[in-house]
Amino acid sequence: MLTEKQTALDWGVAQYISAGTSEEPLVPAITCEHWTAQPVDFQNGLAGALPEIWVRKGVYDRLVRAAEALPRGYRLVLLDGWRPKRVQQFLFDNVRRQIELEDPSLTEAEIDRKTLLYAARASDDPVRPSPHITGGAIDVTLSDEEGTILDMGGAFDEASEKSWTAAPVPAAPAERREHLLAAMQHAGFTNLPSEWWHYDYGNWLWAWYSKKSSALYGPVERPSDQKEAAG
Ligand SMILES: C[C@@H](N)C(=O)N[C@H](C)C(=O)O
Ligand SMILES: [Zn+2]
Repeated sequence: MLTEKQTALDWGVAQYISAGTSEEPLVPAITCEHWTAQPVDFQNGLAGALPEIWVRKGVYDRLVRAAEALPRGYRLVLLDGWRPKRVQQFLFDNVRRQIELEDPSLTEAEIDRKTLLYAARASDDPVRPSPHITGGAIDVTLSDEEGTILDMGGAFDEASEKSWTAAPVPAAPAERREHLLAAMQHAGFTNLPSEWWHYDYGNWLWAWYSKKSSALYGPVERPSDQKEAAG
C-alpha cells in the first residue's frame, strides 16, 4: 500500500507545465450504447450542476475506446465531467468540512493537505485550472450489463484511503478497479492515484502524470454559458 505522501499529488506542479489552449468544444456524453450517464452532482441537487455530462470532444472519443476495451459483462458509467466553478467550490468545501469533522485535532494545513487528496481547489486560472473545469476530467465507475452499479471497494467520492486506486480492497472490487484502470489507460487517460474513479485526458493533471511539458486543455465554458455571461 502506498503512503499518503506517495499518493497525494503536489498541486503546485502545474506551474512547470504550459497552459492548454485547445479550442476543442465541449460535447454532451448522454447515455448511449457505450455507457450510462448518471450526472451525480445534478442528481444530488447541487446548485449550478448540469443535467448532462459534458466533456471535450477528444475525451468523448477516448471514452468510446475505453468502453470498447472493457471485458465482456462490464459497462462504463459516467458520473461527472465538466463542472462550473461554483460546483467545484461546493465539492471542495464539502470534502474539507467532512475531513475537519472526522478529526478535530487536525491543523488547518493538515486539513488542506487531506482535502486535496479528494477535491481540487476551485480555479479557472489558465495555467492551473481545476481539472474538471477544463472538460478534460471524467469520473467513472462500472455497472453490469443490466445497469446495476458494481461494488468498487469504496463509495464514489468517499474521502478515505479506500478511495486510493491501489488500496487493499477485497478481490472482486480490486479486479474491477484493475479492469477500469486498464481500459481507461488503453484509451489514453491517466488516473489520479487518490481516487479510483477520477481520470484525465489533455489537462495539466494528464500532462503531469504522462510526463508532458504542455497541457492541451485549459479552462473552458459551455458556449451557452459564454453567451449568457456576455449578454
Ligand atoms: C470531488 C471529486 N469527485 C473530484 O473530482 N476530485 C478531484 C480531485 C477534483 O476535484 O478534480
Ligand atoms: Zn474527478
